[in-house]
Amino acid sequence: MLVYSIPMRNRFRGITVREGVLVEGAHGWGEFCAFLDYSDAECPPWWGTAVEAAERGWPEPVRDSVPVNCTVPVVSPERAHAIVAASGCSTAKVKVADPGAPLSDDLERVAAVRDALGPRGAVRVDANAAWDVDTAVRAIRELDKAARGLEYVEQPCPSLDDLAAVRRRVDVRIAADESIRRAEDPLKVAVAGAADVAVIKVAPLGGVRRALEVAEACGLPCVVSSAVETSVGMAAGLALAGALPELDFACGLGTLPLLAGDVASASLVPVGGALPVPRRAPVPDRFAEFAADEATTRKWLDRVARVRGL
Ligand SMILES: O=C(O)CCC(=O)c1ccccc1C(=O)O
Ligand SMILES: [Mg+2]
Repeated sequence: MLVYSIPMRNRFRGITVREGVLVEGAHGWGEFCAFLDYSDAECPPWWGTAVEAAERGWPEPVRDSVPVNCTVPVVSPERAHAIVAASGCSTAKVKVADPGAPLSDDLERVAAVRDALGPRGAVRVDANAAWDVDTAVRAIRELDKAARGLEYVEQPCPSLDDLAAVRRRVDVRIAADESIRRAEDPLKVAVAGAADVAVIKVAPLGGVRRALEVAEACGLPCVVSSAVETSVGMAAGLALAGALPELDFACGLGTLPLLAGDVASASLVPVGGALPVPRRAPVPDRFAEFAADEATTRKWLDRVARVRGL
């Protein structure tokens, strides 16, 4: 097992360094990188995703390329413009509703993203469950104007009831993310009345096969999104996106540029707004550049040992 530590180019989801474990099995490499705010009890699906990749591999894909969005963290309008322009993507997902930041910051960031994309691009925003219903309705109307049209709003509010209430009051599509990935039983979430789009992440759902079941059960168009893995873990997300029967939207798998480096020289950085569907994860031939220090390595090996014992 290899423990890596890679700085993030911008703070994202409150973190500045991405850490995780690479495991090699009979089939190839897998990645375990549950965020540190996930308890041990929440980690078995993340570990299962690594084991599936390493020991078993993934179902046959039905396409060989996947369109992806670039991801814009909470940064200045100038940085946002530069990130989008450099990405080569025609869809951008913009993080909004950062705690303590005014809506005007989000409006400026989103307007800069629209400028960088041009009129034909698609702008989506992700509020990570930050708003109540009334705040969401007001914010979405203003963001929709600033973006000159939003493709969808991801998880404006925490609960499914609140998503449904917002959905009735705005004419922007609603996407569910946390409502699915942090659900007690993701196979049973009645998300169809509350959202128009389902965001599906392989790692917290326990692997490509399990995520395919969740995608089918929710009965909505799906967007496969990353957990900001290295290219080893990203390959599993691409395998899922490659195997979904229907793919109507760009996927949130263009996050490698958020990291300051990658463990594989065959890095899954989007080119021309798309990524290939790999049959197995790339070999982490550049791991040595990002090897974690002793204390971090111990912390992750202990975590893996506890999670495997569950
Ligand atoms: O969807 C994307 O563009 C990138 C992935 C992303 O935003 C994300 C990454 C890690 C944890 C949570 C989220 C999220 O969608 O909320
Ligand atoms: Mg999200």
